[in-house]
Amino acid sequence: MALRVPGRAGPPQARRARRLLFAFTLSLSCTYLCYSLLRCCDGRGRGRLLRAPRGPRAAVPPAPPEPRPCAPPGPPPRAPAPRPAASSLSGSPKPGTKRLPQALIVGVKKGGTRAVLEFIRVHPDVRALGTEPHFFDRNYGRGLDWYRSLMPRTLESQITLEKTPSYFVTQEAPRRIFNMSRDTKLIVVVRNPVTRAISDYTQTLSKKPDIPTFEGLSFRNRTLGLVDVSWNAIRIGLYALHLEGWLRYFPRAQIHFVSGERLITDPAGEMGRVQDFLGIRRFLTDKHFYFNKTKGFPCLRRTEASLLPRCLGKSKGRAHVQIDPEVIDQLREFYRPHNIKFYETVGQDFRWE
Ligand SMILES: Nc1ncnc2c1ncn2[C@@H]1O[C@H](COP(=O)(O)OS(=O)(=O)O)[C@@H](OP(=O)(O)O)[C@H]1O
Repeated sequence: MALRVPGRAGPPQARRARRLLFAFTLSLSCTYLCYSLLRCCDGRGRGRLLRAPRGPRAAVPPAPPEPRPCAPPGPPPRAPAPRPAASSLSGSPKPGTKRLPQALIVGVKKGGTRAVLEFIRVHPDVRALGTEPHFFDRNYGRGLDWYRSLMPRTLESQITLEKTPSYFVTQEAPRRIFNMSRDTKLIVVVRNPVTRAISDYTQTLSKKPDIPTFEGLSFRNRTLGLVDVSWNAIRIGLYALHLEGWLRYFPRAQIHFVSGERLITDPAGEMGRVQDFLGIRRFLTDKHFYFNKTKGFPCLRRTEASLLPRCLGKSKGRAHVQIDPEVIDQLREFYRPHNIKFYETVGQDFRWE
């Protein structure tokens, strides 16, 4: 026996009439909904849909007034999310964000800092500023926002890096860098201080040919063996002294020392240690380097398969001014105790004697 559910069924005419009424109500609701939507998105939205894009160079017409918001009354909308990146000329957003550097090559002048920067920036996880911003010595007054604005855009996984070799001998630099971030990783490329001084002098001489001789500038009294430590070319080489200032702010493990000498004889080995220090995979290998016998320095293959290795410019690896060997010996003697102290502090023998 079949049971009838009250109200759910009836004579066939009544059921048809109910279906018709339902269909009519439904179509009426849809029509109203479409009408509301069209009104709501009138103006800019409709214009954008109808007008075909004219390409990147087309002049953009002034935007018509904003349409009335469609949202029902309620709590105010949340602030828009920060813009991911500025738009490029083509209108597509550039990937990444400008960030303050997480790592810095802080010195030393003429140590081989350009080589380290150019080598490490081949790594896909590193983006580096090509020029020296001199923020922590000359431009500190411009503020961190200015400094950040100079940086290349990086993805979350990439490290931002810059190099300014004068930071290592700038008294305020350790404190200023610490105040930016106590986690900043510091790289110092060091080189035999006597060769470094001659390299420094050679560079100055190429710009100012009238300066006194290297010997004349190095000593206050050569016969007495009194070295002039107020001359910058000599002073920069007192590595142990400058390092003291850095160790007041940063633990030893947060400073990595690159041997300027090994950087020339074994660039892949030195760069391997730099990559380990930065906590990035060993992407740069010996396949990235080609020793150019004419230049006397390793040159870089941007990709392992690249047939055209690129050498650094003419100002890197230039012939040094001839210096009296006796002067060189005197300077070696002068630096010896300083070097030994430096080796002890760093826990590494750079074999400059
Ligand atoms: N691969 C390669 N090619 C060329 N030059 C190399 C390389 N690796 C290290 N070097 C040494 O780098 C020295 C210049 O050091 P910096 O780049 O620190 O100089 S600077 O402070 O930025 O002016 C530069 O010093 P000089 O030889 O006195 O010119 C080089 O000895």
